[in-house]
This record gives sequence, structure tokens and C-alpha cells, in this order.
Amino acid sequence: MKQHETIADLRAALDPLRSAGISIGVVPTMGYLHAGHLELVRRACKENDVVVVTIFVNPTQFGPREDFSTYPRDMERDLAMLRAASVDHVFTPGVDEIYPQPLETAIVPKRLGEMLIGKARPGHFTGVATVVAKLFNIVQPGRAYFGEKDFQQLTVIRRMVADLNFAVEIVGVPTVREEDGLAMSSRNVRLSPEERQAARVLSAALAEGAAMIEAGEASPEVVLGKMRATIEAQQGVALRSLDICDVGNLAAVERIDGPVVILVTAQVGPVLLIDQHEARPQPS
Ligand SMILES: Nc1ncnc2c1ncn2[C@@H]1O[C@H](COP(=O)(O)OP(=O)(O)OP(=O)(O)O)[C@@H](O)[C@H]1O
Ligand SMILES: CC(C)(CO)[C@@H](O)C(=O)[O-]
Ligand code: BAL
Repeated sequence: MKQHETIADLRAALDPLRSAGISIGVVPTMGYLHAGHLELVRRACKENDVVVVTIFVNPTQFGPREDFSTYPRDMERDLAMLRAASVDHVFTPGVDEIYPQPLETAIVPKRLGEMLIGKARPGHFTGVATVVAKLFNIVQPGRAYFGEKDFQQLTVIRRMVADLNFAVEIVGVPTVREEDGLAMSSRNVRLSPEERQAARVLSAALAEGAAMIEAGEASPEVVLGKMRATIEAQQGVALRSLDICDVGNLAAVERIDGPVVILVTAQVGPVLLIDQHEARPQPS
């Protein structure tokens, strides 16, 4: 595995491969890797000749009171995991390499970036879309892999690629979970044992809501009401948002008569956890 810290170094390695028709897949991450990231890597290795993993904790997607400086980091451990997963190239730029000067230009997702998580984290999806666009221009991959756990992020990126004609196929990968259902996330490491136990309620409530939808419940209010009661009964979990959205454009649905995604965010101790579950009414 080759590690590259500069754009020039990475391009020097990738340009000849691309010219020779070798397919390149990229997995953008912020590091502190877990089995969820490794599933993205596994898919990328299966579907491409060469895989590039990027590790960059992007400052522009964190708000001033968010956890950029304390975001978990362990580069040596990450590199060992990627080596074991047979990754070909890892790109580990410093902040100055990606932002040598303040940007004059940004990609601003409108409705999709302002709704849901975007309401609680203003500017977050501008930071994400802009750095992902930069990474696409740096790596020039044929495919890029993103987790469905960050469902709004995946939707924003799919839409950016469609709107701006990026020549990259976006692959969404199902959420990898701990045995008890908790979605894997780098920030889970910050949960105390009690908070970690309490956090299980989120995936349990999502499964409960999805089962109601699959059994034919068409009213979002009824499904959300039941889920809200389940989550609010759990001590130590502060529900921040709970929505049932159209799976394609994330618009709120008035009646569930097709594929939807249930999205939840909740504060558990120091961590804002997010999770999702897709569901659709089963044909009777
Ligand atoms: N449990 C998971 N299953 C599948 N993909 C995941 C999972 N967790 C993260 N990913 C994906 O990995 C990519 C990199 O995510 P990131 O490095 O921010 O990790 P994270 O675990 O989501 O961290 P955070 O604690 O910031 O939420 C994203 O596309 C994200 O959706
Ligand atoms: C896509 C991403 C790497 C952009 O910084 C980040 O938001 C993440 O890890 O999900
Ligand atoms: N995986 C989402 C990145 C963030 O929380 O900033």
C-alpha cells in the first residue's frame, strides 16, 4: 500500500493507471476506521482494479462549536487496517494541502443541504459537498463509495454529481451494525458503557417503525408517534429529529405508499448519533 500526503504525489501514481484503462474506486473517510468503513473498502476492492481510501478530517464541515479538534484520530491504526484490507493507495493530506488558501468557491446544496441535519448543522453540507468535489477532482475515480448511514450526505452527493455532471458513479453501501443493532460510527468510542447501552434504542425504534410500515401502516404520524414514545422512554437519549422521507429527494411524505427512509438523530451523552432505515409497504 502506498501512502500519499500531497495531491501531486497521488496524481503521479494514479494518472498512468487511469490512462491505461485501469478502473479506480475511491472511499472518502475521516479516519478512525471501523467495520463500516471496511465494508465500503470491500465493495470498492470487488468492483475496481485499484482502490484509493482518503483520510481527511475536513474542518469546513464542522461548525465553530462542533468537535473538529477532538474528532477521534489514529493514523497508525487506520493504515494497518487498510494494509490488511489490501488497499492500494491511501491519501492522507494535511489541511494546508486541501485548503492552501481560503476558498472563494463552494458547492452549496440548497434544499437538500438546509433540511434535516442541515438545520442543526448550518453549512455542514456545503463543507461536505465542496470537499467531496475536490476529492473527486483530485482522484478522478470511476466509482465512489458512501455509507447509507449518512443518508442525507449520500443524497446530497448523488444530487451534486447529477447536477454538475461529475463522471463518477456513486455507490451507496448498507449500514454495518454492532451485534445489538447500533450503527457503527467513529464517534461511538465516546459513549460511556451506560450511554452505549441506551443508544441501542435508536436501531430498535427504527426496526419497530419499519415493521409497522411493512405491515401496511400508511400514516407517518402514527409510525413516528410510536417510535417517539419508544425513544423517549429511554433514559439518557434526547431525541433531536425523527422523520419519514421520500427515499429519493428526502421530501416529507404525507402518506406512506412507496419506498421511504426513516431518519433519526439523537443526542446520547456527548455524541449526536444518526441512523436510518429504509422501508416500503409490502404488496398484499
Ligand atoms: N456503520 C456504517 N456502515 C456503513 N458505512 C458507514 C458506517 N459508518 C460510516 N460509514 C460511511 O463511511 C464513510 C466515512 O464516514 P466517517 O469517516 O465520517 O465515519 P463515521 O463512522 O460516519 O464517523 P462519524 O462518527 O463522524 O459519524 C461515509 O460514507 C459514511 O457514511
Ligand atoms: C464524505 C466525508 C469524507 C467528507 O469529508 C465525510 O463527511 C464522511 O466521512 O462521511
Ligand atoms: N460522517 C459524517 C461526517 C460528520 O459528522 O461530519
